Amino acid sequence: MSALSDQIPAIVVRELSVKLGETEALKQVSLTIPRGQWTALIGPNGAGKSTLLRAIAGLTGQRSAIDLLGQPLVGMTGRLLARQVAWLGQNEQISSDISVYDLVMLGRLPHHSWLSSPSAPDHQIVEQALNSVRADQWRDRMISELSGGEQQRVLLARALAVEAEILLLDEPLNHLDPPQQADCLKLIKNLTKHGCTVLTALHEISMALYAHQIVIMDQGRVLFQGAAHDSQTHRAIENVFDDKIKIYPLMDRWVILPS
Ligand SMILES: Nc1ncnc2c1ncn2[C@@H]1O[C@H](COP(=O)(O)OP(=O)(O)OP(=O)(O)O)[C@@H](O)[C@H]1O
Repeated sequence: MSALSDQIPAIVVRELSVKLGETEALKQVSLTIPRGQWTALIGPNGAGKSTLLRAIAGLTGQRSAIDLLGQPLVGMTGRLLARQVAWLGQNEQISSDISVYDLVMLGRLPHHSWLSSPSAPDHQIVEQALNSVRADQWRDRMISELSGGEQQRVLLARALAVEAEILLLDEPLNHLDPPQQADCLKLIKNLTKHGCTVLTALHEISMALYAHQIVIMDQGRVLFQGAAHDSQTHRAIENVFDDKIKIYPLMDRWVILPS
């Protein structure tokens, strides 16, 4: 990234409203997500976190309120969008008759011309993606034969294989055991060091506090945005959860306990 492109935010959302059935899932949401950082969306169930991620991925139809990397989402071709934004959905349903390797290779689709075979670099990128989530040993297994946490790691590998500049991860720690959660956080941090912008929805507040910044949502609105290490952010988090949790400093990090 050049110094100039560095100044362009990764994501800009302007007064975005999304209605799902009778529910106003997002109400006039405005937000700027800086480039090359990890931002964690947190908030109670039903706050609108997944809907916001889906809207940014171009999946809800309300594209005119969103810019990605300085370009309006509206009018962006599907192919360009699929190269710029990689997506890991919450509780994704996967077809049972696909191998782990082939599933991760699907992440390379936006880079292929119609019906072309994967190239040597595509295979190399898939290998790297499998290695980075330690899923290479399952490469020949069918995805349906893996546990929930193992499937989650493979889906993360598919998102990594896109090599997109923006990574949208909806509850990426779902089903992962504590060491795998720690590895996932390291991976996210490492991606940002290489210029990637990562936006996650997370329920694990103690993990979310490792992000660069936090966006707090409730009832379809953004209530607060601030640095993860800032005590004001911590108070806003406690507030949105009705002060039923409390954030305490521990060494140079924080722990979250029921209050
Ligand atoms: N397909 C749908 N049809 C109607 N309403 C929906 C639909 N999907 C979500 N909603 C509603 O939209 C609101 C926002 O849902 P969303 O999934 O974005 O919340 P969330 O913050 O991701 O929640 P969670 O933490 O439980 O995953 C909720 O009130 C939800 O009930």
